[in-house]
Amino acid sequence: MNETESEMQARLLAKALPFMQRYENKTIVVKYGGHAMGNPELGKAFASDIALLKQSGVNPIVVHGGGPQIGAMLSKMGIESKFEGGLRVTDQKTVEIVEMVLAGSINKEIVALINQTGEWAIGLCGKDGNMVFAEKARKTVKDPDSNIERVLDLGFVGEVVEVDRTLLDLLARSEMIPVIAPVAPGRDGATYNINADTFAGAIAGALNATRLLFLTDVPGVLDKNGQLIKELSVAEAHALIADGTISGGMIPKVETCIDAIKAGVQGVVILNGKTAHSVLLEIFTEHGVGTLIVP
Ligand SMILES: Nc1ncnc2c1ncn2[C@@H]1O[C@H](COP(=O)(O)OP(=O)(O)O)[C@@H](O)[C@H]1O
Ligand SMILES: CC(=O)N[C@@H](CCC(=O)OP(=O)(O)O)C(=O)O
Repeated sequence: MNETESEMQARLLAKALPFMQRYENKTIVVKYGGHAMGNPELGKAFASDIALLKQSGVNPIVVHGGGPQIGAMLSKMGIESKFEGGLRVTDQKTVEIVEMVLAGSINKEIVALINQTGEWAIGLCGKDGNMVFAEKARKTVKDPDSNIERVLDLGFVGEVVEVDRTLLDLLARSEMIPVIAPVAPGRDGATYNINADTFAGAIAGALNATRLLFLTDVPGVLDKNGQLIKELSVAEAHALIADGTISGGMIPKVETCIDAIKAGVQGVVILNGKTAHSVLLEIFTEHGVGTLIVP
């Protein structure tokens, strides 16, 4: 007979008790990427995992992305998506749509999913409670032929420069689960679009989170043979980037993990958001399911 969702949760719970004690009152930041969304069953499983963390005395904070969903809305409006160095080139019209999609529909969709579990989620972005301030990102790229560095003008793409924990500390002591969109104001009054991975890293760093989880579309960091690497030190991660084992979108993700560790996060995990209940399986089992990056 197939196990129901509640039977599975009860079974997990029995095994999970020692881990619940380990993470009691600890902050776990979960980055929920746009590629991990879209499947209603997985969305429900994700929301119930976050709810269960809260019920277990953990302080979960969700930071979400929504790159594909922004792309779909832009294309509906006849605007082409353009990326440089993995970041969306964001003009005034685009940042308005980014804010509408991220802090609007996606944020409220995740809030509603968590609320349906019986828990209380509150949807925010960096603007709320003066939580996050950003400034214009200063990115450079090297021309592979000439090796000359070029400064990229990405428009309203931001980098986090300040996190005020007041609101998040208040929410940690409440029933509320914060769900945060990676949009933040600048001191210049502009609105900035921030890559969700780096935004999550900045929040986790400012809170000295015990864990930062990145839900992606692969089981974790894979070695040259495609096998999952269970644990990776910062030095080993640098070596895998240098020898090309880690490539593409995994490079900025692992670099964000390294920055978060340097900022005081105790452990960062890259895991598969396309596996149901991966958050619970990571947090409430002995060996976890993804790649743990440690100092
Ligand atoms: N060593 C590696 N281990 C795992 N994934 C890797 C590795 N090197 C490159 N990748 C690629 O990185 C991708 C994840 O990065 P990305 O697509 O940016 O994730 P997301 O959209 O979830 O933020 C994987 O789908 C995979 O194609
Ligand atoms: C500057 C920049 O590129 N911002 C991202 C923000 C969303 C994001 O990062 O979403 P995922 O986690 O789903 O990729 C964007 O506009 O797509």
